Amino acid sequence: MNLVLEDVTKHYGSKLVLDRLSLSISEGSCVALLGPSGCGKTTLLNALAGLTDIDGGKIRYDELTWSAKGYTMVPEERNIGMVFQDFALWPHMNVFENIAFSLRLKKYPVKKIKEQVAEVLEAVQMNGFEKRYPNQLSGGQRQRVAIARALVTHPSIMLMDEPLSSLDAQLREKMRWEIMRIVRGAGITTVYVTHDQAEALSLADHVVLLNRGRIEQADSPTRLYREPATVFAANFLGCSNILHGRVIERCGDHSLINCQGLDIYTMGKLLPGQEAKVMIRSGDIFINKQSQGPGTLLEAKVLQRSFQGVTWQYKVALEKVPDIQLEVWSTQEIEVTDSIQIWLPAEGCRVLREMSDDSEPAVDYKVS
Ligand SMILES: Nc1ncnc2c1ncn2[C@@H]1O[C@H](COP(=O)(O)OP(=O)(O)OP(=O)(O)O)[C@@H](O)[C@H]1O
Repeated sequence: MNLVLEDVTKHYGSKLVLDRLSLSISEGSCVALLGPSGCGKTTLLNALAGLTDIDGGKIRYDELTWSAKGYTMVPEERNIGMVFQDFALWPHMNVFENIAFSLRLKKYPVKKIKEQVAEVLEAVQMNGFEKRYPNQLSGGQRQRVAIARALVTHPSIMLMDEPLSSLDAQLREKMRWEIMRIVRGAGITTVYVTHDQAEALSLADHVVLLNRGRIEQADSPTRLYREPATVFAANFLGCSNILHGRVIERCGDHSLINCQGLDIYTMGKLLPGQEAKVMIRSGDIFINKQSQGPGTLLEAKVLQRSFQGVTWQYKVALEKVPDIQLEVWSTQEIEVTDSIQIWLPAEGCRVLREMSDDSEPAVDYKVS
């Protein structure tokens, strides 16, 4: 059973918030909706939940239409579980009652309610907390209860809106593992909204990067990180080294590009004369040694450095082009002002494309 979006469009007044989004999410996959503030993540999640109408296109669950222009199936009929940023637990109900609430509404027999609550409390490792009230729980525990409450009706789809954003950094990381374990263990299709790239990359099988209501790129976390397709994707995923150039020649699977007077080997088969934006990922650059395969050796001077614990980040000056940043293991300590050689393997240099404002969103993404 796939969750399918076909040209989903939504306006608030005259503002276009979701712009012809097409996406197919396979059963059991965990998809992160990632993007900057205001790009439409929550609007899309709410449209999937039936909390927001759409004014164009269609959302369907397999062959069953959930939303279309003029029609919105109510959330209760969609068999979804939702987890919000603020947990939204009922303060006057204890853990058991919070979780049991939706089952009571559905008039489940008492025995069945007890069984299902026990099952989800086990899944989130909160057995023994049944009688506690939300104000007697830590943030992480409250979030587990919220997840248990969403799981208890055995939903087909779990929708999560920034569920970790109100937790501190340490707990967020711990809960990331927890959520992964729980949703993967339950095998539920999950759509997870976040603006935190680390969270999206670590949790999801597929990341859908949104930009101004459009899908900029939908890919596996590794591909999105290693091979961002556009300038926006590269920037959003933290790559600060982007050079402009023109293709000189194609050499098999690689191309030689002149970037402001500097010749750089990149991945990709490009046409000579073509303009190109080249992304060089900071973690792919070598200092004073070369990797196998094609690449570019350059003289550089260290301008600044920043210790990150596991790594050192260096800002280096090159001839002709703007300064670039690189990141190496913290064992490679180099003084500021040292002259070094840097090696840019073609593997780490990728050509990006711009997404133009008026282009058709041509790609119908399938994530499975
Ligand atoms: N009820 C509303 N009425 C009018 N405009 C809205 C409404 N809800 C959202 N918007 C606008 O729609 C756009 C998308 O909002 P949305 O909340 O979906 O973004 P987001 O990506 O989830 O952002 P954030 O990460 O900040 O939560 C924003 O420009 C927002 O101001």
